[in-house]
Amino acid sequence: MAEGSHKPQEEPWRVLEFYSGIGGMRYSLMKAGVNAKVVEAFDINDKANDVYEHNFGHRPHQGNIQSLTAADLDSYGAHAWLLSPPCQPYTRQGLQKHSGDARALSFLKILELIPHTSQPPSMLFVENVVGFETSDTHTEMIDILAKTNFVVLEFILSPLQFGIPYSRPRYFCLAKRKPSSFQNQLLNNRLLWSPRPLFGHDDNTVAIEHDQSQESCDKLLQSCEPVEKFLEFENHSDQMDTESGLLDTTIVPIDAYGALEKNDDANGRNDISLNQYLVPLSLIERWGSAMDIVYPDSKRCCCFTKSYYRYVKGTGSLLATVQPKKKGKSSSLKEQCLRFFTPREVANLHSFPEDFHFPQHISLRQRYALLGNSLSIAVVAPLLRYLFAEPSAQNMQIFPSNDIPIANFQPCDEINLIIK
Ligand SMILES: C[S@@+](CC[C@H](N)C(=O)[O-])C[C@H]1O[C@@H](n2cnc3c(N)ncnc32)[C@H](O)[C@@H]1O
Repeated sequence: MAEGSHKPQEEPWRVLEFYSGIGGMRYSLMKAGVNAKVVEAFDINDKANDVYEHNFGHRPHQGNIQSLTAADLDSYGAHAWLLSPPCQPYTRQGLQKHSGDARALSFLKILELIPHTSQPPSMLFVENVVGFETSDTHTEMIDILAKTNFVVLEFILSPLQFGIPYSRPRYFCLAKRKPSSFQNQLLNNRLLWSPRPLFGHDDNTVAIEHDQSQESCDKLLQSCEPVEKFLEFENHSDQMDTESGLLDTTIVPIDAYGALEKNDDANGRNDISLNQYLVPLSLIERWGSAMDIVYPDSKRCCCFTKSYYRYVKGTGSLLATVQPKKKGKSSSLKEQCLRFFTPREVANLHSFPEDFHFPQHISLRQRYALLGNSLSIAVVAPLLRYLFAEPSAQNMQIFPSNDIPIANFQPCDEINLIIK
């Protein structure tokens, strides 16, 4: 296998973004402050590509990643490949056919091209669901990476460990091709449940097992911001029409996260109705017992999946807009006036920047589906920063970012727990 392309120090890293979706990886790279340039993105979904183009001014290469050749990949002269392949082959809801699932094929195919490229990447980053790490696709991936001279470092992390009140545990693989290496080589080939090394805690004491005790869980949640910091609208409990259970009103957007996009205002007015986000009473009657309900002062909400808004069971939390005296299901759910989180609020919990927008023609359901497929920038950015850092720190330039200060965030020290 060829040596791959070297880059002069001052040049940006050239990056390929596979399965680019709405650009979560690219935003994470920007947030990480790495001197990098996405030279091409690839996705088969035209709606995802519309959103990507709307925000980055570049339309990803639209087509099946499986049809790319080693020569195609060589033509980009890329140093790093970022990949977030489809997760259905490995989810509990899926049939768990792993590499037997057609959706896993393109991922293995692209990895199998590495030894056939004349300029193989020096770094690789893979994101997937928890469960991937025990799949046969994972076994094949590790096998290919070992044969092509990569050292790997794996993590399972959730935004909760970064102060975000959002439970979305995900699997991550960082890989560097020798002679490149990670800052702490003692962590090579380990799977970690703690973000400690990302914040300079290279003390080799990071736990491999995850701590599921109630005490750790409580400590972790206490370190998170309340859900209300991520909301687009203030609660107006006095405005509920108790007869219908609907908020028959217009709601004022919260300044911090800006107004809804214009197309959400169906009447072209500046006032925006929240009614489209209210959970119908019929659904509450039928599925109330299975719903995950949170309050503005909650320190946690459940993972939003691509089926959020289409189904209420197991697809993400619902927000109580009227806080009862006694929280929870012992109080009438109908009177708590439940609503869905808006797409902007889901984007906030995914730590997307304020200037991320959907083009007008993307429907509400499509927005939720695209966001549900995306990733947590609060988690991926520090992982990418760690991946691109050389032990000598010579090849990395840090640019200050002006929103959530990842570098300053102190993770909960002993806490390496993942809440489902
Ligand atoms: C888990 S999502 C990744 C989302 C992305 N990281 C983001 O931030 O939105 C997987 C993406 O891969 C795309 N995809 C799945 N199979 C593909 C294939 N064979 N070729 C190209 N794109 C594919 C899907 O359209 C979807 O956008």
